[in-house]
Amino acid sequence: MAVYTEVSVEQANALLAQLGLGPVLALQPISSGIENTNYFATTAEGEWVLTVFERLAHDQLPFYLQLMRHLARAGQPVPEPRANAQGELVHTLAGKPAALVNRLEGESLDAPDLHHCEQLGATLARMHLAVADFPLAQPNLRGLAWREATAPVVRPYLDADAGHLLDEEMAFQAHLHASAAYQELPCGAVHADLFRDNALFAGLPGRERLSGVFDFYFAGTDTFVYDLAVVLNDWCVDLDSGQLDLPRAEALLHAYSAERQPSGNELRLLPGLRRAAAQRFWLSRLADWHLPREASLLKPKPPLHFERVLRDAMARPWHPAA
Ligand SMILES: Nc1ncnc2c1ncn2[C@@H]1O[C@H](COP(=O)(O)OP(=O)(O)OP(=O)(O)O)[C@@H](O)[C@H]1O
Ligand SMILES: N[C@@H](CCO)C(=O)O
Repeated sequence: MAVYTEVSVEQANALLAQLGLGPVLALQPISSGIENTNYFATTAEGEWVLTVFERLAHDQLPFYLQLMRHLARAGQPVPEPRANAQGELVHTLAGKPAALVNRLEGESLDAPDLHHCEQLGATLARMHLAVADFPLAQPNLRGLAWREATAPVVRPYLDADAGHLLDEEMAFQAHLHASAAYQELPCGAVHADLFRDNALFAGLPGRERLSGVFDFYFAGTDTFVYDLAVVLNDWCVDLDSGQLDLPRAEALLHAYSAERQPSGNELRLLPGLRRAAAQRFWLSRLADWHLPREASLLKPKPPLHFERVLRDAMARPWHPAA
């Protein structure tokens, strides 16, 4: 369980009162997640998720919370942050920034099938369309600059073969990001971490509907095709081998394209962006694995998986037809 900050009922009640909500009837720490402290809170008004931010500072949060509110109000299945009487979305708990959002129903899926990938692809495209009038911008804090800074920190923990792979990929990504084709890619505020554990599905087994997507705390302004690559690398990759599962990838992209048709340039650069996305999570998992922060109980995710996703994306690039 990644509970970095213990929250008492008294502390939760004080915050809920500021948000116009009654006292907590139940407060339950959430075991999954590795970035923030999360609790489910029940009040007479409903079910909520209380997040205490462990890495992000107060002034970084308005971008994420306003993006969630923008998407929720545009009809997207995204939790809406609750404001206080002053209209602020960022609150304080135990001296740290905190937020309260409505709890979505359903469960995340360990093994999404074609039907789930289609729903996620369509929702991703609609979110990309819905940010056209979102006024805030913030760089992706796990973008190329972060990767270039992190690679030398984790490289000493790699064997010679993996170290060589990392060097080769850094050079490739620098070249890709400097290209004219990359510079022309359409951008916007994207989730940038929309893994299968950041979406919930509700309904009867085999007929589940996507009830929502959450955990926008790695969102940033980046290319839409990078966001699509992050999603393909998780929803459509075989977790045992790290290989792309073509039927799922094709189903997801087809559903995405029915809502928002990617340009020829976006499709041409998708293989390189899949490598960028694989490298981003390889690096963050390496950092969490070798340089862990203190926590009550922390389950870092294995970095090797994304090394294999990267190797597969290099060895068997998927070039979808326009
Ligand atoms: N709005 C919500 N509705 C329902 N459940 C939620 C909601 N937000 C979070 N959760 C639950 O809390 C868990 C942890 O949330 P989240 O993934 O945001 O944590 P995190 O520490 O930021 O995680 P990560 O490691 O994925 O970055 C989720 O797996 C989900 O079960
Ligand atoms: N989705 C990430 C964790 C949060 O960034 C991973 O699976 O490594």
